Amino acid sequence: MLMPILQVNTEDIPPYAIVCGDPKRAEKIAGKLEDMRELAFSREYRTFVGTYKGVRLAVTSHGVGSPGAAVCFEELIRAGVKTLIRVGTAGSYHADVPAGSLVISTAAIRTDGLTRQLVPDGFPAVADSRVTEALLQSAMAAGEGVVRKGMTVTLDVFFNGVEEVPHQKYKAAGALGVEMEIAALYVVAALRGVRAGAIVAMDGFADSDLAAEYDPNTDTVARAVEREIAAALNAVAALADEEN
Ligand SMILES: O=P(O)(O)O[C@H]1O[C@H](CO)[C@@H](O)[C@H]1O
Ligand SMILES: O=c1cc[nH]c(=O)[nH]1
Repeated sequence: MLMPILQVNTEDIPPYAIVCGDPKRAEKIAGKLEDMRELAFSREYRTFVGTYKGVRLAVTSHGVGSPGAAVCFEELIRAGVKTLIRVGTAGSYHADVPAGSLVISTAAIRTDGLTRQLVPDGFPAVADSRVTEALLQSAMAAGEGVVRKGMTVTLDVFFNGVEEVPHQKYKAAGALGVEMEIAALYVVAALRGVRAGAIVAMDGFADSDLAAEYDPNTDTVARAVEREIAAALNAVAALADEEN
């Protein structure tokens, strides 16, 4: 069956998928796979399949923001994906988690609009514990650099308007940083009965003025993205190994 938005066929989609915002990052991840082929590039959704350490997986970009990303997660799940791992970037709240650090998101604070239209207030957005553990183990083995696990915030806003985003409150409540899709991933995965996890590379500090300061295109961030890609691929291999 053809998925109408991703434009991929169900029979081509394996049970594991790595998802990321940027179509170019999807291409970079796919470049690490054997027997790789591109299935479709439809809107912001670019999908590849291939093999890593003997495990078939899909890699799909989901674009920026929860509503569009949820379309991607839903169609991948409808096509047969049972484990999804997001490989993203995020802004940090903590000086000891600077740009270049990796964070594995155990849960997302839901400030987005999308999940409010899917589930009631109070419904948690949590990662699968086994996927989180596999990501943590593989991230620590993926080279030098800070690796942390903890809560992240999912926002809809990137550049500020006139309303203040309460970053200080999220930080005080224990969040490590902020990005824009993990809550959608965890809620959609819970609703559809599949497992999900997420790893993000910190690309700066979130509570500064992003318009003036934000630069995700540094060597430090690029190296962290390489480490998180390795971590996610090895987590997929470890999770598949457990199932055999
Ligand atoms: O690097 P990605 O995966 O796109 O993730 C982060 O980067 C984008 C903002 O620049 C948002 O999608 C945010 O969640
Ligand atoms: O949403 C995001 C992603 C990366 N960095 C940020 O500060 N925010």
